Amino acid sequence: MHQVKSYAKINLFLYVTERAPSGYHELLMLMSCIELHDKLTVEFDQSEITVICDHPDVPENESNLVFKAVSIFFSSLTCKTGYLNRQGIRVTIEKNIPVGAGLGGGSSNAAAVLKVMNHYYGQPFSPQELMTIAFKIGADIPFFIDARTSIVKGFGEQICPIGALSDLPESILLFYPGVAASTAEVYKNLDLGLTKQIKFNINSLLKTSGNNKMSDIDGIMHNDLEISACALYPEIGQFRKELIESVPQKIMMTGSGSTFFALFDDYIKAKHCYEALAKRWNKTGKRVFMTSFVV
Ligand SMILES: C[C@](O)(CO)[C@H](O)COP(=O)(O)OP(=O)(O)OC[C@H]1O[C@@H](n2ccc(N)nc2=O)[C@H](O)[C@@H]1O
Ligand SMILES: Nc1ncnc2c1ncn2[C@@H]1O[C@H](COP(=O)(O)OP(=O)(O)OP(=O)(O)O)[C@@H](O)[C@H]1O
Repeated sequence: MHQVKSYAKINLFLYVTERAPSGYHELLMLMSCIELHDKLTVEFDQSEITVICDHPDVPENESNLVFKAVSIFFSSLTCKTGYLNRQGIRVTIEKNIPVGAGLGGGSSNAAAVLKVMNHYYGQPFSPQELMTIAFKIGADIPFFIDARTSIVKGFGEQICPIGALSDLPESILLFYPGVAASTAEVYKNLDLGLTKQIKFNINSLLKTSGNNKMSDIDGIMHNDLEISACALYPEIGQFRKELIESVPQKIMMTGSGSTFFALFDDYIKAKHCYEALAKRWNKTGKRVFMTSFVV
C-alpha cells in the first residue's frame, strides 16, 4: 500500500496570449504548489481499476482523472514494452482540496498516481515522457509531475522550473465561494479584447537558474480569466466584492476559479483574517483555508 500527498496549486500569474484554432488557449503562467493537499492510498495487484472517493462532486467511474491516468499509464506501458498489462489498481482519494475551484485538485491526483505507478513499475518512463502522457489527460497535469514552481507556457505542456522563490510570504489564505467554476466555460466566455497586454520580458524577469524573489513578481500578479469567471458566475463576482471589502491584502483568482487567494507576510494578520471569515462563513458554503507554499 502506497500513501502519497497530492498538493493543490495556485497560479501566481495567468496571461492568455492567444486563442488557437482548436479553441484551446496559449498561456503564460507562473504556478506553485501549496501545502493544502488530498491524500491518496494506492494498492497494486488488484483484479480491476477502482477509484474510491467519498466527496459528492467527485466521480468514481472512468471520468475520474485518476481512472484516466491509470488507464493511459497501462496502455502506454503496453506500447513501450509490448507486454499487455492486465493488472488492476485501487486508489482511494481523501479529498481536502475544493472541487472545481481552480486549485488543480483532480489534475494533481492524476499526476500523483502516474508518479506512484512509474515508481512501482521500475521507472519505465522518464519525467519528460510522463509529462507527455499527462498532457493527454489534462492541460494542468504536466506541471504536477515535477511540481516545482514553474513558468508554464503553451497550452500547459511547456514547463520551465525557476527554483524556489525567496522572500516567500508567511501564509496564504484561500477563499472558496461555495460554487464551482467550469474551466471550459470560463475559457469560452473569455473576451480576448479584455486580456492584459504583456509588457514584461519573462526571460529577463525570472531566471531559470534560480535566485528569484517574490518581489520580482509582485507587480505582475494577474489573472486574465478573472473577469470571465466573475461575469459568468454572478456569485463569484459578488464574492470578489465581499473579499475586496474584507481582506486587507490584494486578492486574486487562481486558475479558472472559483477560489481567490491572498498572500500575507505577517502570520498574525493572516490568522486574524482567517478567524474572522471562518466565523462569518460558518454554516454557509463559503470556506477559508490557511496554508503556505510547499518549500
Ligand atoms: C485554468 C488552468 O487551470 C490554469 O492552470 C488550466 O489552463 C486548465 O487546465 P485543466 O483544468 O487541466 O484543463 P483541461 O481539463 O485540459 O481542459 C478543460 C477545458 O479548458 C479549456 N482550455 C484548457 C487549457 C488551455 N490551455 N486552453 C483551454 O481553452 C478547453 O476548453 C478544455 O476543454
Ligand atoms: N480526482 C478528481 N478530483 C477532483 N475532481 C475530479 C477528479 N476527477 C474528475 N474530477 C472532476 O473534474 C472537475 C474539476 O475538478 P478539479 O477540482 O480538478 O477542478 P479545478 O481545480 O478547477 O481544475 P483546474 O484548476 O485544473 O481547472 C470536477 O467536475 C470533478 O467532478
